[in-house]
Amino acid sequence: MVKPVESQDYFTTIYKIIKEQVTMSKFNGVKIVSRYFSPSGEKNLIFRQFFDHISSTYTYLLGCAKTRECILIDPVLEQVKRDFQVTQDLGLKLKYAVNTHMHADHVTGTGYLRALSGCKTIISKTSRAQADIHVEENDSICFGDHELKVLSTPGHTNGCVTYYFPSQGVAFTGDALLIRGCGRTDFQEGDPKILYKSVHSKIFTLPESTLLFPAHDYKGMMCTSVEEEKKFNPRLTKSEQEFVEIMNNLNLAYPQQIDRALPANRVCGIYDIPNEEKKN
Ligand SMILES: N[C@@H](CCC(=O)N[C@@H](CSS)C(=O)NCC(=O)O)C(=O)O
Repeated sequence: MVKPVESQDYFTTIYKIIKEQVTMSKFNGVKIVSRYFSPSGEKNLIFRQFFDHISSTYTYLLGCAKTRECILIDPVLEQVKRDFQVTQDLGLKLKYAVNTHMHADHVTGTGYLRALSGCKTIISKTSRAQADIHVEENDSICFGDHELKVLSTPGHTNGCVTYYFPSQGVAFTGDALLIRGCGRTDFQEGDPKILYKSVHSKIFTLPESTLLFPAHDYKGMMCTSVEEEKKFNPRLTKSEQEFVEIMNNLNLAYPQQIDRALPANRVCGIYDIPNEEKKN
């Protein structure tokens, strides 16, 4: 086992190096948040951001460096072995495999992770998908010394949630808020008015320095902040009426894997395991 570089130590060092620039740094009226997690915050967090290039999905590993408990947020089926191996390399025990919502563009890896590790799967109650644990607004997800808060952020789907990590000033927004964008609202109970309300009342009311990590990015961006999105999001800075007009005219192609993904994700804890694995 390799002793991992704890995120906090790594970013604290980076922060020290660029501190002078950061404190002076203001552009377009935005204070540039150059840290991942609060440099004055807890030191016992392990953080990794993984990418699936087929669906452009981000998966997040959050681990407690002290107790070694960890969770994976939005794992993708085809990347499960890669992501699980990292938990093993870092000496972590997977407690929960967590979904932000019932995805339409890829098959969740949560069921497969459950089979591999004995972890519990999590999705929102409103999603009506199967899982071991169903969460709703204000619930907590605890791993080791850490706690995520569940914020209900429907609109892309009814069951979309954002996982807010108050002690670190970070939130995982799923498809509710993407970097300079947002989740589409043209299928799966999508509703632009509901999404507009979710983002404005739940995400944009978090502290402006909160760093936001989405479930996807299609342009290579990895992270943003509440302050940035409040200033520069081309859709969500508009009035509700203009937003609805934009969302109703996106004319996006349906996700390529939708016919495979939706039935599999409705039972995310049950059968989404590769056939070759079932034979073993
Ligand atoms: N081309 C991709 C699907 C792209 C897409 O529709 N993304 C969704 C999130 S996954 S359901 C979305 O909400 N996009 C918003 C946007 O503005 O792009 C594929 O075939 O998988």
